[in-house]
Amino acid sequence: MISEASYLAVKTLSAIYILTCAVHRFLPDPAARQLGPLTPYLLPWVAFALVPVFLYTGNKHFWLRSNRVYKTKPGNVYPHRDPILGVDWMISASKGLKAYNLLETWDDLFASIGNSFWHLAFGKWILLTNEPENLKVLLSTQFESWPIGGVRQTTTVITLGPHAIFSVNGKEWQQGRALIKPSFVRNQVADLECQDRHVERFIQKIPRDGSSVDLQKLLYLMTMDSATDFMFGYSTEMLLNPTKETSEFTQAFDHALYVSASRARLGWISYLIPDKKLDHSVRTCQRFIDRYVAKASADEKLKERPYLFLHELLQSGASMEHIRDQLLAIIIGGRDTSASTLSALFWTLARRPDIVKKIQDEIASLDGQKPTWEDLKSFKYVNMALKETLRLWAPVVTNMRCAAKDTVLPKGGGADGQSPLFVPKGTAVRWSLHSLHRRKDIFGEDAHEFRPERWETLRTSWEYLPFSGGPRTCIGQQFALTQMAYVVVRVFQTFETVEPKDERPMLHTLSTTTSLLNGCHVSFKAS
Ligand code: HEM
Repeated sequence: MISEASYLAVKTLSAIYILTCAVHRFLPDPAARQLGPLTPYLLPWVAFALVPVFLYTGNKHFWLRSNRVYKTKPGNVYPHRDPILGVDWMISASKGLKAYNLLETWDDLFASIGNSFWHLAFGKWILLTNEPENLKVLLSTQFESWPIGGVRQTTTVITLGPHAIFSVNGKEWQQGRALIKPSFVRNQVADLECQDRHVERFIQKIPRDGSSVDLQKLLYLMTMDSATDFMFGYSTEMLLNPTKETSEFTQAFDHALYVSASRARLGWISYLIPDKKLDHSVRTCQRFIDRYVAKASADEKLKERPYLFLHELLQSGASMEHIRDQLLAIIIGGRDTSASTLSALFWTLARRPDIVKKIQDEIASLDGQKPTWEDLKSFKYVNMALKETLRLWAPVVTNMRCAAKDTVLPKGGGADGQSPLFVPKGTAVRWSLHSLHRRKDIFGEDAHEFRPERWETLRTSWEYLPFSGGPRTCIGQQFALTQMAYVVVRVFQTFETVEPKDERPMLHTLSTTTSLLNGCHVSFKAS
């Protein structure tokens, strides 16, 4: 094993040689260039050949020194065929995205390499980790050292804008969160009037004659309507009144989110490739939001509500650009996540009448009455089914943070990955809930199965993170859980059975959040 001192010596000597050669070659005064007997040995081609030696030994020395100073061990590395740029990783990621099995590919890599490993993305090292202890450090105990950055930030800035809560850190993030938070106080979330309005419209759209419907499409419209109603006091009414303008916005928003998330997964270099369609989609979304704000702010009813996020934003004197960014963030937070979870749940229920029966038995106590907030909280099985859906198909399935300084993660070092791991400043760390939530050592041998009953006894903390954790934990969690439970209860009060109308397997599109590639084609029979 070559020692730290040897790497330091070779690095220093090659640096001295390269610098001396440069000085000798580029000094304007020929007399000053003469370095006595050394001059004949200063050969430019040797200096060029020493550049990679300097870079290699410098890197080796940096890692050996850091591991000594921070008392860490080197982590496992993806077996690259291209160990300089990691183009092989990018090709395999591209193939995974195209075949809709990227997350499964990562599951296999975690199983074969270890729960944390390094890989290259166009010359930059990225750490993939699956360790609850690391996520606790990233999201909570060392929150300040792990801001949103790198390609994760670039993605949100392109699609949602530079001021969106998902794009910012520090003071700007604190102010943004403080402005949103009062919307989610208990009495506002527990007020089911808003939910009821949109859920009933959604149920009305489901055919009663047993014909097939793509529930996912309806769910995205419903969650958009209810999130905008709840947060801004002015519903987009996409379910009731789908217009050309709203469908243009939906398509543009989905396209922008998908393209920028794919680019983030492929690496920083993909952002250098211009994409006119992406730019056009972003502009379409901006125009839609600007028109929406103009209409909403002219609505007198807005002023009657006790706390309205949009009202507060307008009152605060924020610029139009700032308001637009916050609104787009709330739309992605409130629309895509809940719609994605409910689509995966109904897809599954259509194939699991046993679970539907248990839900129906539980909600029978309502005797057809609409549930209250307290009823929803008391339905243990409905909530376990939602929890299980969020375990297997968490909509924010991958995420990342960037090290703000040289730092250490508790796990990932050494061949067994159990020792602390050094992470240099600027490094991106990414995780996949698809893999973490399927770890057999945490969730049992049946971790791949949909079994809500596991939550009767299972207690988790940093092993289960559909809503993330720490200071940036999802602010809409209670709103989402209430809404989703309300949908499930009202659907099964209205319909007796749900059946699949699509033979294809469940595949997910990986955008900023996940959605079902082929939709959720099912049919219902009324009670
Ligand atoms: C099933 C439903 C939901 C899931 C799984 C979910 C998941 C998440 C996750 C994982 C984060 C952390 C993102 C990060 O730090 O990078 C987050 C943040 C956030 N979510 Fe949700 N979310 C859901 C519903 C909602 C709803 C309904 C709203 C609002 C109407 C909402 C608003 C937000 C906001 C504003 C943040 C940013 C918090 C911050 O950065 O301080 N979410 N959500």
